Amino acid sequence: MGGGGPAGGRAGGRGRGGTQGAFGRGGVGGKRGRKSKKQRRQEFDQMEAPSIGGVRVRKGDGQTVRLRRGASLTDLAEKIGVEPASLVQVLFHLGEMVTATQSVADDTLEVLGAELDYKIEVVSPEDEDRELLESFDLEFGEDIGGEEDLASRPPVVTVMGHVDHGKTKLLDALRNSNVVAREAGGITQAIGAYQVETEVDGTERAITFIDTPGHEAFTAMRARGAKSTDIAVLVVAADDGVMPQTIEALNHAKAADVPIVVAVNKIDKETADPTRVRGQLSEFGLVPEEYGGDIQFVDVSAITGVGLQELLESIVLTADAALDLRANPDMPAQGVAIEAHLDKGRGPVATVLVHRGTLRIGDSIVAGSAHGRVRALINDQGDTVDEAPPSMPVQVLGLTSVPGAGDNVLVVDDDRMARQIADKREARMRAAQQAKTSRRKTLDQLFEQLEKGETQELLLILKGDGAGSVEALEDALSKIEVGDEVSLRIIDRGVGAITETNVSLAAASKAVIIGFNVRPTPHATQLADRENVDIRFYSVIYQAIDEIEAALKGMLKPIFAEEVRGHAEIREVFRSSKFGNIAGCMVTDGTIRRNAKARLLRDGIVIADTSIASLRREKDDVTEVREGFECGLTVANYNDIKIGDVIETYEMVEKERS
Ligand SMILES: Nc1nc2c(ncn2[C@@H]2O[C@H](COP(=O)(O)OP(=O)(O)OP(=O)(O)O)[C@@H](O)[C@H]2O)c(=O)[nH]1
Repeated sequence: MGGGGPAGGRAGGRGRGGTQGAFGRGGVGGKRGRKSKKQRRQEFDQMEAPSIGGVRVRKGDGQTVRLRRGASLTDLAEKIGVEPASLVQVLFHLGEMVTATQSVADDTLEVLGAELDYKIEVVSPEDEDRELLESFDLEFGEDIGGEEDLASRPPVVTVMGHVDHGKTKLLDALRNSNVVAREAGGITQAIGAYQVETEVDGTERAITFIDTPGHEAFTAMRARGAKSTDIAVLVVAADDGVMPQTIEALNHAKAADVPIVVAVNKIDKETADPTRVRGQLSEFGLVPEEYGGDIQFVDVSAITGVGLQELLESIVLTADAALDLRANPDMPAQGVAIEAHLDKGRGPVATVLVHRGTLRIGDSIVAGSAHGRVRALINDQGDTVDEAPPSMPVQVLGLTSVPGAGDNVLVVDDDRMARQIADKREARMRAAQQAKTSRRKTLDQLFEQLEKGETQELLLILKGDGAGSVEALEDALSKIEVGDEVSLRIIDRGVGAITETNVSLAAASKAVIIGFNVRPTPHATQLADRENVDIRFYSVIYQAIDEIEAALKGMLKPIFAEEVRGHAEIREVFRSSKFGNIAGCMVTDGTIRRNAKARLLRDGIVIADTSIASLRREKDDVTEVREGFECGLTVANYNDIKIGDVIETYEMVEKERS
């Protein structure tokens, strides 16, 4: 490694404050040699300049140039030894306006390359990682080995569903129903995943549950190419029926092409209507077997335990019918880190789900950009074990740092190799991060240009509550079709609360911020007010799509928009047998009214969309509490409130929109 460094660092180093270093050190592509500036200028003068709007740029002769996905014109310029500014101009004449440091779409790079007689090869992070492993003679992939090496393995199940429909309770109930586990006498540990054994048709069968409720983990892993779920259990509360997140979970599972088993939960409740759930889901293509479809619906109660055995059976049957779950147990282990943290006493601890091979104590492993040697393996019972076969989750001790959730885990030849791979990944991550931050600063320049050019473009910044929802939203937005005059571009995206940085970017770029199940921080709200930044909130993808499509088509009708009325911070939580959890609050701004629509925010993420069910000052029921006063309140249909949560009330008001 290393040879091309100095030359790379110098090209195009005029003015732009040295952002090139990030990509400068990669030896990939671009064999430019070490020519002096003078030599290059001479060559340039002799060269034919492309007749694109009169911009003179040195042409290639069909060489291949490899660029990381999301590369900028500066990156390309550096590889081919030209000034970034000239590429900006060429691209301008090809009808695209971007700045030198902005990330450019794959196909734009390709078109530009073709114009300049280079063959551009865009390398995705996944490809890059594959190549890295290949350079060590490693391969991370599906069931490596011949047919004869494969042995059957338990299905891996993720439980998904709408907030409060009982995912956590159900997972707990399933874990406790596991007689085998209890007889073994171990204390069941929360390690992020566990195995349950059940008897189906006289044989003992194991099922692995990933114990991270919510589809974020699921989708985060999928986004990183780690297929860790074989079957999705969709939990729907029988009293509540299908809700927005039910549909989202369903779409996530469908997108991942994972078979679904529906658990109709809470059937112990008087108001339970499992038939309605079946009807509702049929409309979304999940037709129950009893209606002639191919989806197993099981009525369960996580509280009474009814139906749990049937649910386990349905999972096994679905796995047997739809999937060929086999893996080679006799190879160096591969898997994925589903959870990882730093333990005070034990150091980095990662829960690894073994996909194939067998993980053993003493193995040298690399997990994302962490590495180490397996010092101890702990199973879901809290017992130390010597090895973990396919589909078995284990806690791994011995890593030198904490890997990310979704990182792939591989056993390699020795510690040295593990460290080398980890170091390379680390360097790559740093480079990508650096490139991202340096790019952000110059976006405002781009938008000035855009304004002058009067481009009809709607720019968006997406923030969501999970990588999955952001991805889904982006995906859906990219499919909106509107004529040629207007277009839509997503200039930034991310997970978590809307921050000041998001708002400043939106202000600089005249972009609209889309918050999907997330809220702005108080500072971000202030800044947005000051800078007149439009932030729109959605909790249903289709609504977001409809509105943005309407905006693009310029047919925005007056619609109901929400207006925030006030915020209250939960300072204390009182438990009451009659009312459930009561929030002791301080109204921090505006007013809180009884029956108002309300959102429960935790770290800026919308945990529940509900309403104020009751409101008290001292001992009296009141209709309204103003800023600066304390109150006690309960929210409808949501009990899991915590100190520090913020309650935001709002109203839907009819608005004229331009
Ligand atoms: N009656 C009844 N209540 C249930 C059942 N399952 C869950 N609940 C209750 O429903 C509420 C929500 O259950 P959770 O397991 O926390 O739901 P969840 O889907 O994990 O919720 P989030 O983690 O907040 O998304 C709790 O108060 C549970 O006690 C059930 O089968 N019957």
